[in-house]
Amino acid sequence: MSLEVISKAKVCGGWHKQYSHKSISLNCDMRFALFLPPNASAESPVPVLYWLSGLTCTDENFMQKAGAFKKAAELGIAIVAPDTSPRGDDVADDEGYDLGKGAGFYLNATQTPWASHYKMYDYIVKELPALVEQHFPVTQTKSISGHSMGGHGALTIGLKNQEQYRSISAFSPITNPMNCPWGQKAFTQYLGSNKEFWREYDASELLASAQSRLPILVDQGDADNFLQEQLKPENLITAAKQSDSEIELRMQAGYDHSYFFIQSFIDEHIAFHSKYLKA
Ligand SMILES: N[C@@H](CCC(=O)N[C@@H](CS)C(=O)NCC(=O)O)C(=O)O
Repeated sequence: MSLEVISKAKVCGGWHKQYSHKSISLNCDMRFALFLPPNASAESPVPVLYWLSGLTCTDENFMQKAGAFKKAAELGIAIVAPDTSPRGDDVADDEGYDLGKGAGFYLNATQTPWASHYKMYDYIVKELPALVEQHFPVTQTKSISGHSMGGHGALTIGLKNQEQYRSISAFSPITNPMNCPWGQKAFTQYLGSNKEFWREYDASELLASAQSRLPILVDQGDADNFLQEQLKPENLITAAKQSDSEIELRMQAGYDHSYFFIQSFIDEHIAFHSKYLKA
């Protein structure tokens, strides 16, 4: 599958580049962004951290606001940031910021009008890594992280594909979408009203029913406006206890839901993943 370069800029000795390509799983043109550290070459390919962004985001928010490149360059880790939904004029959308474009929820939709394009789960798990591994000097060793809706994506995709990733981390994740307004709205639309089909995309349900072999790090700001109603990290901790899984939740005093929070702790997340990517 071919890639078209949209932009490129040298940063921290490495390169930030944006690409577009035809996605088979999503049935539309997609964009993603890539950071390649300075040491990446065909002779010494590097491991990859996949970053999944939250509601309303594109491939750009993390790359422009998180300040992740210095640490990733130092530790020799590539970062891939996909878009958050299928895109294009013939892709179904909704007026709300929390459904449709910019709100793909990293699942495979089964319901009309979403099912023809909204297959973000397949895109992130299979198509995108295959494309990245075909075109760039990277190894197949990968970890996954994300924010809010993307934290939900990182946790669910990581937990369901434990052989594919070395470690999982999340900032302010939606931990129990079956029990919060964002998740209930999206799952009803994308998956239908039968809640049995919701469980496989709910991190707390997944973690309660099967032990995680992967290390998991979660950072959550205690001044986050969405904490009580939407994010509910305590539900993830209860689930981890049920399956005897290890998870580190760090409540960070005074931080909100924004990229200022992510920027403050992203170095620690990259160092956390580096330990396992290089083990
Ligand atoms: N109140 C926000 C909710 C969306 C939001 O907070 N999005 C977070 C992820 S859940 C984000 O990363 N926004 C983009 C940014 O800060 O760059 C809105 O209406 O746009």
